[in-house]
Amino acid sequence: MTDDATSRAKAELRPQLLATRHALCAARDRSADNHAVATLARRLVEDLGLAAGSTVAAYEAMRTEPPTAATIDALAAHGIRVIVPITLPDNDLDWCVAEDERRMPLGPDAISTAGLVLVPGLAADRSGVRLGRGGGSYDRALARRGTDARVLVVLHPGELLDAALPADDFDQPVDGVLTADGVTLL
Ligand SMILES: Nc1nc2c(c(=O)[nH]1)N(C=O)[C@@H](CNc1ccc(C(=O)N[C@@H](CCC(=O)O)C(=O)O)cc1)CN2
Ligand SMILES: Nc1ncnc2c1ncn2[C@@H]1O[C@H](COP(=O)(O)OP(=O)(O)OP(=O)(O)O)[C@@H](O)[C@H]1O
Repeated sequence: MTDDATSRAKAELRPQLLATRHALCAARDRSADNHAVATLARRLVEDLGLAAGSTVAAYEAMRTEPPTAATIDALAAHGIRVIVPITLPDNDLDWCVAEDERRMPLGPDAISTAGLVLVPGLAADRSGVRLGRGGGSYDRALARRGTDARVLVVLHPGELLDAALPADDFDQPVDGVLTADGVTLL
């Protein structure tokens, strides 16, 4: 059940976090971040023992999100099958292979094959609560992940908050945060 006070608190926070993100983003070197995130993601994949042929779920970053293009390219170059979301009309997520120009939908359950799931978000707190854009897309998609999947939210440095974020029962916690500055497991 969605608690009204919690969803109001989330709705109030989103524009504040987006404003902070715009300011943070303007001060970042996007090209350097693109490569730093890719290097960290590759190391993570190695540490998790995900060999060529393994699947990683990622996403194509929007303008003010930390860049993920180099990550997708680097993982694909190492033989990882990178899948990215296709948003369905009800905000649930289907998936396609990032390199597939035809974007053939693999079905919402494709996330269950991923050993690592990189998710977008506006912020996370130290207990792994993540605040997204409010569609509940990843709450639904992450419920279908495999039991061994590691879930990391990709954020700008400074978006891992010490203050607790509001959380609903259906919120899927993340295992850690990946920023251009490093990986923090929670
Ligand atoms: N890159 C990315 N892909 C994603 C998500 C996400 O958060 N980031 N989603 C997570 O659930 C789903 C799509 N949900 C979305 C919900 C809202 C907006 C949105 O408000 N977009 C702004 C542009 C903001 C910007 O450029 O930073 C807009 O359209 O005005 C976009 C996607 C699946 N794919
Ligand atoms: N398992 C689910 N099935 C259907 N709807 C869900 C489910 N989980 C969450 N929702 C709906 O999604 C909406 C938004 O949830 P929430 O505010 O937590 O989004 P978010 O995690 O910030 O966004 P996103 O996951 O898209 O980045 C809520 O109205 C909630 O009812």
